[in-house]
Amino acid sequence: MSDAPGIPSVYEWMGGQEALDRLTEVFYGHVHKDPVLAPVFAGAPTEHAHHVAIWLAEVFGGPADYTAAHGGHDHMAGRHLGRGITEEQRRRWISLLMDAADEVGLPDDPEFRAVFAYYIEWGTRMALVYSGPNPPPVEGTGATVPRWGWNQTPPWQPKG
Ligand code: HEM
Repeated sequence: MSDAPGIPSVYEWMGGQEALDRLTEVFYGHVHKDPVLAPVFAGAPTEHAHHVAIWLAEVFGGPADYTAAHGGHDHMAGRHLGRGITEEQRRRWISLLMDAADEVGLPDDPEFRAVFAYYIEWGTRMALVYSGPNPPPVEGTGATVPRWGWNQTPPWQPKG
C-alpha cells in the first residue's frame, strides 16, 4: 500500500538499505551466539543477513530488488519450508531483532516502531506457517513481496 505523496516511505524513514544492512548484521551476530537460535541458522550462508536486509527494504517501500534478483516471495517462503520453527524461536527472533534496532539506532518514534513491529509480528508468524506441517504453496503462486506503509496493510492471502 503506497503512502500519501510527500510522506517518506518507511524505508526512507529508517535510513534506507545502509541502515537495514547494519540492522541485520548486528541481529545475526546475536543470533549466532544465541542458544535457542544458533542451531536454526547454523547452515545459513554469510550473505543471509544481506538477503534479509534486501527483503526488508522491499517490504518497507524501498527498491524491489529481492523480487528482481533474489527469487521474490516464493523463494523467501520456500527457505522456511520444513524447518519446524517453534514459538520460542519466533519470540527470540523478535526479541533479538528489536535489541538490534536499538543498538544500531533505528528511529525510535512510536509510529515507526509500531509499523516495524507490526510487520515483524506478522512476518514471523508467516515464517512459522511456512515452516510447519501444512505450508501454503510456494512455487508459481504469483504472490508478491508484501508492502508495508504507514497505513493499515490489507490482509494477505497466498495465491494459487
Ligand atoms: C519477519 C520475519 C522474517 C523475515 C522477513 C525472514 C526473511 C527471510 C528471507 C528473506 C530468507 C531467505 C534469504 C535468502 O534469500 O537467501 C529467509 C530464510 C530463512 N529464515 Fe527467515 N525470515 C523471518 C522469520 C524467520 C524466523 C522467525 C526464523 C526462525 C526462527 C527464520 C529462519 C530462517 C531460516 C533458517 C532461513 C534459511 C537460511 C538459509 O539460507 O540457510 N526466519 N528468511
